[in-house]
Amino acid sequence: MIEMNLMSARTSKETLKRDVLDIRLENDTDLREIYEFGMKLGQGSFGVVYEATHIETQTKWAIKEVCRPAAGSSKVVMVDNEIEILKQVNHAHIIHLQAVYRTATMIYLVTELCKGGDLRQLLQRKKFFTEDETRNIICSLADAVVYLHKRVTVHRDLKLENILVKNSLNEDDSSIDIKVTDFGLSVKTGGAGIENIMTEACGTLMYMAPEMMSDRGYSQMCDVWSIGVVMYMLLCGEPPFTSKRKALLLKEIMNTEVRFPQPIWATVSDAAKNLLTCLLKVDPAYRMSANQLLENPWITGDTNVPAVPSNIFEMMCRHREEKERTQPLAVSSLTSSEDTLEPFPIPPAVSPETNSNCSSDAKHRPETNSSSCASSASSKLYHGTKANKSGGSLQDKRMNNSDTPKQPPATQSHAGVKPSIQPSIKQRRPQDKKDFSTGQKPPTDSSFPETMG
Ligand SMILES: Nc1ncnc2c1ncn2[C@@H]1O[C@H](COP(=O)(O)OP(=O)(O)OP(=O)(O)O)[C@@H](O)[C@H]1O
Repeated sequence: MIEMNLMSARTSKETLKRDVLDIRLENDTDLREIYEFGMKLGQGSFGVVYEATHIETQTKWAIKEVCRPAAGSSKVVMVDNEIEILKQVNHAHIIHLQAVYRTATMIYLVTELCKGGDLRQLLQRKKFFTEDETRNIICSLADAVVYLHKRVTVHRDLKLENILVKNSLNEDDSSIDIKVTDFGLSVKTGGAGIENIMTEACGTLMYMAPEMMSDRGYSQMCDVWSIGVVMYMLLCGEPPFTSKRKALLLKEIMNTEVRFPQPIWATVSDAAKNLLTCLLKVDPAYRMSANQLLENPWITGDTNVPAVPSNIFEMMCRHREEKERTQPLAVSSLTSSEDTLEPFPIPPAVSPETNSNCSSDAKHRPETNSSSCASSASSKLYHGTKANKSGGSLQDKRMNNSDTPKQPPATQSHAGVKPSIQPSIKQRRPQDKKDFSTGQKPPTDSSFPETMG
């Protein structure tokens, strides 16, 4: 008879929302008395995943079979990590862990079955996704990531292969129900502030945020970068950074502002491209947060918010920069108390792609001086490591990269997105104080120049 020992699936009530069976079995054949194993669904570096039917209830599941690693190995840490994190989460777009079974030699993770495979396979079949399909996926993904970040959990390996599709799709079905999976590299950070900074470079190179490769360390903003890469790939079928050699790819990711060279981008709305620019900001201090992504007009469908980056906020920033260039520091706008402060710190060099439009949560933003366009001083928070893992790319469907991007048509694109209506500056609602290109609120009121004069 099956010997079952309920292990410590329950820890503290604060961290654990649900009970997950964690059961020790005598041997592997005992599991076959509980589940009937079916077809192989896939294989990862950790083990094989099978479809399986729970014999008693006749419900279908996916079972990941992992050879029990030697105690203390990095693999055991990753498997335990994945199990612990999955036990703590309960979200519509995060894979549901039903049970864990352990024998002396194996660990079995029973998760909900996703019949549609993963997004990489789906993208290979479809070549690209429409804007509506992409919006649906990115909205769900952002929702899952916001949920994780609120629980101080960083996924660190978001990529097409780790986003499963719940059901097999009809060709014309735009509602793709996704489930984020593979939490082996995920980590729970210590809370707000400096404890949130991680230094271990991990993940898949093509999706890896530039700060993960630098020697400065990184925060949960690395997940937002990966969402940007996923979104880019869904819309055009190719990665945003395409260098074939690892060293060149690293350089490209760390130094290049995202571009939209393929002809297909001419059919994609400015709002989507502008959003991608905000997600793929090299400097995490200026990158949009997952929360801000959820509020972005491209996601919410708020077509009253202009999509093009030439907005009043940017104009004000440019004006401010111009003013700072042409005027000495002791300008009349400084108050008497400011006059007594130390001179302005010389900001570190700003990468050309950096602007203020996509700035993330205040805790990621450097201490600012009076200009909202001041460059980031975030590097003082960071200290870190080198990248150690690389990934592949969708190589099968290349389009002509040499074409220059065309302007999107003035009428509705094939992607189904209506062009944004751009009210005049006067028509814009000042109470929102949003960055009009992204729909985000500006960093702080004080960082806005009150007048343009
Ligand atoms: N719940 C599921 N439903 C359907 N298919 C699944 C499920 N989980 C995994 N798969 C399939 O099995 C493959 C491998 O799974 P998974 O990525 O979890 O394994 P892994 O060993 O952790 O992989 P990696 O090498 O990326 O760490 C997936 O790409 C997917 O095709």
